[in-house]
Amino acid sequence: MSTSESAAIPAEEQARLIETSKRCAAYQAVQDHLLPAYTRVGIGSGSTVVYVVEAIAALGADATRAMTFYPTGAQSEELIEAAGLALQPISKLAAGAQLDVAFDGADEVDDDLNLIKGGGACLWQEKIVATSARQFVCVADFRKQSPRLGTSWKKGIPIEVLPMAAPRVLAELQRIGSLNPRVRPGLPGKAGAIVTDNGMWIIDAPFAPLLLPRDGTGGTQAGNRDGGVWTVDALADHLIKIPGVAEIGLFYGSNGLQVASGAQKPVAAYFGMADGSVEVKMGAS
Ligand SMILES: O=C(CO)[C@H](O)[C@H](O)COP(=O)(O)O
Repeated sequence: MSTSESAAIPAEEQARLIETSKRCAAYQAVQDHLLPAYTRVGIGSGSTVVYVVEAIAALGADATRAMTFYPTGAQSEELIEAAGLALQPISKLAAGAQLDVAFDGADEVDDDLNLIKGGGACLWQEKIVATSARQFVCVADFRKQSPRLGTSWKKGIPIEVLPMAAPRVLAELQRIGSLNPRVRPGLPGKAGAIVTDNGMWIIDAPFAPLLLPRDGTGGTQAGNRDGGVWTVDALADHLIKIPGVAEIGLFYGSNGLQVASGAQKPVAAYFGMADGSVEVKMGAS
């Protein structure tokens, strides 16, 4: 469904379609990627992951008894516990051990399965859990599909920062071409900035839609200071090195099936569509 088509649908019906599409994507992803033999499962954050946990719980206690679930923050901790599943912090995963699979949502997914994450301010733990998994699977609704990051998600790339460094990080973001980066405010009724599960702040840094490394720049900066545009990889590599930045909400890197920990991109992205179908996009191997 195009943006103009979806704009013609009454808001209530649109909200219902979006919820249905999230649920369909989540159930399909769980059916395809949660094998009965798995014992260690990462659970991400956000409203789509609610349906992932629902789908897992629906398998029944016999199917999940031997499984342990690793959260990406306070919200997913609560989800896991409320579903009666076994909870374990990622700090208890033995050194060198891997999760069998991790499921998480995204704010935007580009054609190469690079992601923007962190709309819910959980990006740091989300990246730790995703990169601890042999397979990271993304679940999302149709609004998240996009050719280039920054096309539909206009709020900016979420960046988790040490509060004392925020002014300097903001200045550097402006220098490298971010369009009005801002510290994310707290929820209504709470004065000051939002504070993450790790005691940090979030800066949202909008950039012009990012190029894919394969767009011909070889993964280098395409001259943003002269009005050019960043590639995903070049921007991510720059952002993560700014002093005071704890983690960035770009999940990026080389393509390929993840057979070892460390890859940030999903092996597959499941998109629930407005017509009730699910589109699956596989990472290139
Ligand atoms: O990155 C995230 C939280 O930090 C979420 O996965 C992302 O914001 C998507 O959330 P939702 O499923 O509610 O659209």
